[in-house]
Amino acid sequence: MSQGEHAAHCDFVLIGAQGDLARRKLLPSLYQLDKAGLLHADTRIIGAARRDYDHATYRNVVLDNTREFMNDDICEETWERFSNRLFFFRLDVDVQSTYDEVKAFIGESPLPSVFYFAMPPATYGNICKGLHQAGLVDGRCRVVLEKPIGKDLDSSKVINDQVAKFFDETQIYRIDHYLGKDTVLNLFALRFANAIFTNNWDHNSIDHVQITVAEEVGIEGRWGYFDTAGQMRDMVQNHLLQLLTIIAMEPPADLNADSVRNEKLKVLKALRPISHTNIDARTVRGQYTSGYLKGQAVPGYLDEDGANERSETETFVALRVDIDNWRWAGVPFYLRTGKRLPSKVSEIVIKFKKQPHNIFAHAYRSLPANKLTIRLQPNEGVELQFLNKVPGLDDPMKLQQAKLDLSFSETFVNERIADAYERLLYEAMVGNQTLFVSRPEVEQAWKWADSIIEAWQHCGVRAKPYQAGTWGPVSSVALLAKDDRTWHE
Ligand SMILES: NC(=O)C1=CN([C@@H]2O[C@H](COP(=O)(O)OP(=O)(O)OC[C@H]3O[C@@H](n4cnc5c(N)ncnc54)[C@H](OP(=O)(O)O)[C@@H]3O)[C@@H](O)[C@H]2O)C=CC1
Ligand SMILES: O=C1O[C@H](COP(=O)(O)O)[C@@H](O)[C@H](O)[C@H]1O
Repeated sequence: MSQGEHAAHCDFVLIGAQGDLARRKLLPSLYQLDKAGLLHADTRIIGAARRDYDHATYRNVVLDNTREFMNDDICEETWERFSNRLFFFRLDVDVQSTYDEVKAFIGESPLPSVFYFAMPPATYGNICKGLHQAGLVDGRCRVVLEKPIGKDLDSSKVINDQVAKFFDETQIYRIDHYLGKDTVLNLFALRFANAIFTNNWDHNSIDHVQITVAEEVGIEGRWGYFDTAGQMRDMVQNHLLQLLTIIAMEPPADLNADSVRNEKLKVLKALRPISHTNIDARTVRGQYTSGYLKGQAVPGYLDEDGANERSETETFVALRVDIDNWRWAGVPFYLRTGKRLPSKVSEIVIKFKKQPHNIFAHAYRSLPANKLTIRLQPNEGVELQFLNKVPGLDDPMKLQQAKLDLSFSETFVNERIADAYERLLYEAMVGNQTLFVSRPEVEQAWKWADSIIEAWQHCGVRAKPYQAGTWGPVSSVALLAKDDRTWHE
């Protein structure tokens, strides 16, 4: 594969090079970028962690990782090229002398450095200071920060301030990996490249919106982290709110980072607060108990490895969210996300309004409304449900629900759906911030989420049990039923 003008040209320093994220996602994604010809010949990948590997050992370790975590055979030619880019340095983020070795290697490189912090956010401040003291920070370099940035507004400000001491906001790339999913990027295309949707995307046409991010997995050995977070901080504050902003934002003037992020921020600012006055009517919290997934018995949250049997952390959240602006007046957004639900499925359902008058009333008491289902994962695609006349002479106006179903795998047969991290690593390497979350967005999202968490505590709202393998507590059904609506199944 030739390396064209779009190939990323930088020194990429992966701090936390042997962590779970680096091994499962980042290194296989870098390999795929190389395979796609998107890494410049001079681009180097420098792993840093608390190990005593030499470069050759690291290359072998990465080869094993890539084999294990990539759904693709290793291409010899790509591997040859990719492995020659790989270097390794022992780095303890708390020991200054270890940064100096990275500096000695990078030297006065003509390329910008991109530092990816695949590390616990509590270490970010020290890393920035260490990089600065080693002389590794200049106006061209960038830092990529993993989520979660803090556990509430105050702690996120502390972390953001620590990073801002050494880096300008234009150098900071905050990851929300949902923004790198092809199907999430397609939301921009769907909304802003198609007049049929652009012109019917508001309270005049839309009855309500549902956003579901259901996971089959449980805690997967991450109980220590997850129990301090819960599904609200782990998924809603970031991924679900980001999806909501893209669905609800005004058309940006262009695709530049400022234009897109400012429009998303306006949506976050317009979210109606949920507080102790409306917490019961607007939210559902759940925690899974033991159950069955695909016929296999699975333990409850409190029986997972490392669990504290008294934990009240939620593993399921459902919300009714209102956006107080002109476009969305009276249009609720229902959000739900949970672990140990029956299947892994992320989708957005746009339920349109019913027809104002029914000319088929002689045969149909009411006409079902149109429904647009955007399947983010799996079985990626877009489906529009509508009413059609059944062909034939029997009945002059026999109607039937039909659908236009665009399956991406069937339509774009020769295209591979890239992992979200491939897209985001590439964008960080070429210096485009559009798909990264700005500081004001992170803080506004925390402000809104904090108010819910605080109200749960203030009002003693406990997580309701739900059996693993079901769609969450029954009160999640009631959340919509009281508005005379149902979840799309
Ligand atoms: N794993 C995932 O799927 C996801 C992770 N994230 C985020 O990514 C980040 C990394 O997560 P994950 O990979 O799971 O975490 P891990 O705990 O698996 O890895 C973290 C890495 O940090 C290193 N580390 C910790 N302290 C130090 C130190 N003082 N000096 C040098 N290295 C240190 C560890 O190095 P060592 O090997 O030497 O101990 C380890 O390699 C976190 O912010 C997490 O929230 C976000 C979304 C998903
Ligand atoms: O950030 C996170 O996301 C994953 C879900 O990501 P997906 O791409 O598989 O949908 C979630 O399992 C994890 O708890 C959370 O930290």
